[in-house]
Amino acid sequence: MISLRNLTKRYGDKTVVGDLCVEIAPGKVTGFLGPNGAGKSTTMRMILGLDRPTAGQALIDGHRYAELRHPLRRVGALLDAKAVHPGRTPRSHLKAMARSNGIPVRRVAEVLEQVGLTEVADRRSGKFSLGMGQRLGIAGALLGDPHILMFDEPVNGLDPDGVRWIRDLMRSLAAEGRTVFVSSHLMSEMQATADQLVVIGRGRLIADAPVAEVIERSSLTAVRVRTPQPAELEGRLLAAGMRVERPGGEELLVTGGTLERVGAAAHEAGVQLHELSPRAASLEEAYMELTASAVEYAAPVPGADDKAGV
Ligand SMILES: Nc1ncnc2c1ncn2[C@@H]1O[C@H](COP(=O)(O)OP(=O)(O)OP(=O)(O)O)[C@@H](O)[C@H]1O
Repeated sequence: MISLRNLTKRYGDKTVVGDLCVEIAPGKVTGFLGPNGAGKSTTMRMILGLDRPTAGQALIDGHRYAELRHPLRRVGALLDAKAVHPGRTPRSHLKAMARSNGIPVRRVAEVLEQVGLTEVADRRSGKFSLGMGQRLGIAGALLGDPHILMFDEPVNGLDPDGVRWIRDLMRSLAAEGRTVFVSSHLMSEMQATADQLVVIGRGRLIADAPVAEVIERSSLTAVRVRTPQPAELEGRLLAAGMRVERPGGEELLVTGGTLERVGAAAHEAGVQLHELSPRAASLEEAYMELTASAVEYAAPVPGADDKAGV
């Protein structure tokens, strides 16, 4: 369990992380999302004792990182895959880590196997591809067999095979009852991997909810209906307080109502239906909506200027 209690970090008069209160529970993959500069890495660094909170606390099973006797056995992290000296081999790097943390050296061969680096275990890591570097970083995180794992952008630069491998790894770590906390900008990946989401913007908590709930709450989650009598049905739905869009033809997109309510309204109006189906927002759509006002480094929308004068 990771507990953030009023966690705050200020640089000068800029609040980079502000009063975060979150519990990151075991047995789940918790996705950590937020626009560039939202404070995700700073939060992770504070959990790992690499940055000092200005106020509040980040606790690992109730203790500050600095208080842990063998930290790598409690929490494993991949923050920066480039953190390995290029002259070192995966085996020598992991052995040194194991020795300085009281971890049995036999774990080195086990984690090398687990991440698929056994064959290159004795090559210098300086020539490694980005994906191999990520795998080595993950081997380091797994070395102490910790109950808590944190990954900052683990799929960055990986090919589809690597992305899938990381997804399966995170799911299996959570299934073993571990706490898995992972930041990412890839929404489709998070939708496929995470159970729970913590979303921050400008250092503040925006959402802490199951993935399904974040999607459900999106105004873009709708009911799709097709009927040969769209005008009649639209009138009935509007009267019942739902919102209706008419993309054209027989189709209606209804928000603010459930499948059951839309079906009942059609039945009461004596309207024939050709389709009644849920249209779930994607996590990307729900996320964009949630963070719309918290984007710090927004680029102008291409073409937006041209329209301004029209
Ligand atoms: N040492 C520092 N001194 C001053 N400002 C800092 C320092 N470290 C981070 N910041 C600022 O804190 C803010 C949050 O940065 P952080 O790297 O935590 O965001 P992030 O959510 O991880 O972003 P990204 O998704 O781009 O990696 C940024 O505005 C950054 O410029």
